[in-house]
Amino acid sequence: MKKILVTGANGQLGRCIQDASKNQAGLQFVFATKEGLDITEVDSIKAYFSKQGFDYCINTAAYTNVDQAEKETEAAFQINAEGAKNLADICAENDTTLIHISTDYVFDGEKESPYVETDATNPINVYGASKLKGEQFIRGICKKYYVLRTSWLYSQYGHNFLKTIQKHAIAGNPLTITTEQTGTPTNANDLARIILKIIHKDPKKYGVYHASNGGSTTWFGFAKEIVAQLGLTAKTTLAETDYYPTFAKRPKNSVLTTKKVTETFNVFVKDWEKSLQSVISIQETT
Ligand SMILES: NC(=O)C1=CN([C@@H]2O[C@H](COP(=O)(O)OP(=O)(O)OC[C@H]3O[C@@H](n4cnc5c(N)ncnc54)[C@H](OP(=O)(O)O)[C@@H]3O)[C@@H](O)[C@H]2O)C=CC1
Ligand SMILES: Cc1cn([C@H]2C[C@H](O)[C@@H](COP(=O)(O)OP(=O)(O)O[C@H]3O[C@@H](C)C(=O)[C@@H](O)[C@H]3O)O2)c(=O)[nH]c1=O
Repeated sequence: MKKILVTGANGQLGRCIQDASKNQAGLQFVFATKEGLDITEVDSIKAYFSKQGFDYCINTAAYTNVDQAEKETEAAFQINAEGAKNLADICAENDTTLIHISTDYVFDGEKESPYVETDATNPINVYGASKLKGEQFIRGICKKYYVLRTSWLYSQYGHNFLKTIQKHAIAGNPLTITTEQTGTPTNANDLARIILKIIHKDPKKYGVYHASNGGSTTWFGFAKEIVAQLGLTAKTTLAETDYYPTFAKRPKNSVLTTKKVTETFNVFVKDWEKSLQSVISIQETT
């Protein structure tokens, strides 16, 4: 039986992992919310590890408000960098494999083709810089780690771009969406399944992996597809813009190549449009 600790369990990805964890023979999960386990508090993490050992720790806990991070730099680094370091220290001490989630925003977006794992990082906003620092701590401290960089996560849970667009479209509000960035929307349920597959198979090929859905689009393209798949095209107007002002800069291109993750763990990544359909069909009703 493999024992797994999941941090940030009430977040979007945490909740998708909870769903995916049902009926997983050979895996035993402990789900820790921020209230029970604060990754910035070493004692809080130690309290979990002192009660039982874990084979894996999946860290989904993070500071994820990209614009707010520009003003709350310290909080973003405290959680995304120091929090990751705290977990890395304890995982290394306990021989626990750390599976940590990182982001496409570690790149500056200037590359004109999809990013591979070995491309140079150069974050252009505070959130990206804080996530990169977290990655660096883990790589420096742990021998047994998987850093999974993903992009543009959405799901039936939490706050995300799908929910924002859906809310406005249902209300009949006109939408203006940027074409300035290109990336890959990723269904957090798919990422949860990839993580569990990694644990089941674990070939011990530790390192950094890119794990997103397939294909690419702009935020405008994503919004258009959301509205179309929800059948709300007649309810709202959708205009594209090449400038949508935000506090934080975002990378122009942050498409990730998934060849390494698919080949190493024998996982299949669906194209983003197909995956969007599956989330829309299981939308939260509350
Ligand atoms: N969302 C996205 O588009 C993308 C996310 N990622 C990465 O994927 C991972 C999961 O993201 P997602 O699920 O969407 O994020 P969420 O913001 O939905 O979830 C993060 C969770 O972490 C919790 N948390 C915050 N601070 C702490 C802390 N100090 N200790 C423990 N828990 C804490 C949050 O609680 P509370 O809400 O109460 O603060 C929340 O429940 C993160 O690492 C993120 O950086 C990567 C690419 C895209
Ligand atoms: C709401 C809205 C946003 N936008 C733009 C702003 C921005 O450029 C882009 C995306 O906006 P959001 O703020 O929803 O997304 P953002 O917070 O940038 O999403 C990012 O989150 C972090 C956590 C990640 O790790 C990234 O992979 C990525 O998913 O869309 C519009 O053009 N029109 C709109 O009505």
